Amino acid sequence: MNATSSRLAVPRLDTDILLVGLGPVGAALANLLGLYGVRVLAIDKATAIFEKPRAIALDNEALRILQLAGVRDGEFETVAIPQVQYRSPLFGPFARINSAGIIDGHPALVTFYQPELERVLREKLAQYPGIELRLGSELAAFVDDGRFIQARLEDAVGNETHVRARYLIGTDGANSLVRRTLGLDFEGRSFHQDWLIVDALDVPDPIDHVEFTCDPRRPTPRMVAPGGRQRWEFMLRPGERPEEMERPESVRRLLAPWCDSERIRIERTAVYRFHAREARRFSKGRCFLAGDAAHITPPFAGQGLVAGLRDAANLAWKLAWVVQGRANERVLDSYDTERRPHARKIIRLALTLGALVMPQNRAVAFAVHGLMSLLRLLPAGRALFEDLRIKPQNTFDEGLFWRVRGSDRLRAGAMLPQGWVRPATGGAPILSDDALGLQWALIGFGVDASAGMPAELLQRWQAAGGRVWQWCQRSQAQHLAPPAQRLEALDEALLPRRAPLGWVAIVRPDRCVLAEGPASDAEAMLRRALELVAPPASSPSATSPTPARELQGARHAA
Ligand SMILES: O=C(O)CCc1cccc(O)c1
Repeated sequence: MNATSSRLAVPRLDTDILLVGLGPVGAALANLLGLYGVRVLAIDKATAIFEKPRAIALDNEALRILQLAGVRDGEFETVAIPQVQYRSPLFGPFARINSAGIIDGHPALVTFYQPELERVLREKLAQYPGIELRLGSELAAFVDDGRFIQARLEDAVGNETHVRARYLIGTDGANSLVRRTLGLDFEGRSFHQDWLIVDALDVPDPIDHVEFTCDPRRPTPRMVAPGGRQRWEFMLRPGERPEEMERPESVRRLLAPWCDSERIRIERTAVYRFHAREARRFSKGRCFLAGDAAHITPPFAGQGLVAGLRDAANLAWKLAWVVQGRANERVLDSYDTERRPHARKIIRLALTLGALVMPQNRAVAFAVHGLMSLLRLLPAGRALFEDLRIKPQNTFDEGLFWRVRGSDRLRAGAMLPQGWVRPATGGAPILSDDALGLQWALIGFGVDASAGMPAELLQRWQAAGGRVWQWCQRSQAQHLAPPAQRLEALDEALLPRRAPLGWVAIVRPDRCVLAEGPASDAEAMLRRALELVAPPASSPSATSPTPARELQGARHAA
């Protein structure tokens, strides 16, 4: 074969999205895109799931995003965490976060086993005809020519594939090749300490929560995890070499003050350094960064993977609507605008908690932990921590939404609370996100938001991927929309306080509230939403979408 014919023989692939990196964020994104009916080529240079200890915590927001991505309750094991405790060798317990309870239909905090979640997410991808996986394939090079991404992939034995994609997503981790190729700085700092992570089984006297022993000589977080596991994280001291410390005898020595370490089984270990960094931008041209490729945080807030899943939910529907010609490309700009400031707040929170967990020396520990102990005596100081008020709300300051002064019940730019509802068509109670399905929603609370609206406007709404819902009080009798549009509230997540009778909201597919106001404003709101999102009528990119599942509400209704 001569050089020309061998070049001709390189296979070529056309896709909507080239997704580079199939860790948990990449796999969640691929599932969301699959649900929306988008064609994705997902590659990962590894052939198998990474089995070393990594992320361990998810919060209610992350669980809700996994719900959106089609992961059902119980498909992977979680352990609800009732509290996070901070202890000082000098002062004893000096702070506590109350993480018990349910928020938006999910436990406020759980631990999980990352390889299990990744397996579940990967298995689900098989159901989407538009998703193709290439494991053992690396991104060798790519260019953004302004209309397409042209990429060259290489497998382990040097076979090449050329790919033309409309967009590229880098979920390729902290060392992201996509980010580096785009020339986007990864700004922030790296810690110089090594941490040894140990997952152990058969631990006598396991704990049922998360506990930080904030000893400046050796800070040690410890927590319960699924499958009967307990995890410890030991900060290594200067001179302690990672390969030595990972040996079973060293691990048992470290564990000796905590349990009968001769009796336990050491399942797995890893040594990491922590980083607090964010990419200068989360997107450039037709390329997007998500997860650790875009931002990386120390684990002290348990928010690393959660932040990546927030990226996935924010980005997936925007790309889907654009590639299917139902939204203007400028919608994609809001990904960076919305996600980057919040990711930064999460990193700051983790750094603040890190200052409690790993004070630099005994004097700093005395001052910081002593101050925290005093703060705890004041109800306001205690509440700040205990009630999770230190956690930044997932509410955007700028982005794809608008706020009207004086009409701030649901807060546009924040997530719509989730509650339990019963579709008026019958069936068992379901979580409201499952009822609303994958589309945009115009929701009238106790009112038919579409009453009196011109048919032409409602048709445009439907064509843009929108539906109309009425969220009713149980047994409400007035102004009822047809049953197929009606949800009966089974709790007070929204009605009557958050969303009073007569209120309307326009909600994006990622459940962010685009706009809200009284029903009298509904028509004006809908027109403005369509202007903001929809492509010009003559859009050349408009294609009819081919959703994997019919994009209808009530997708889990019995
Ligand atoms: O250290 C880790 O890996 C996560 C610790 C954690 C888990 C849950 C909540 C939290 O604030 C920290």
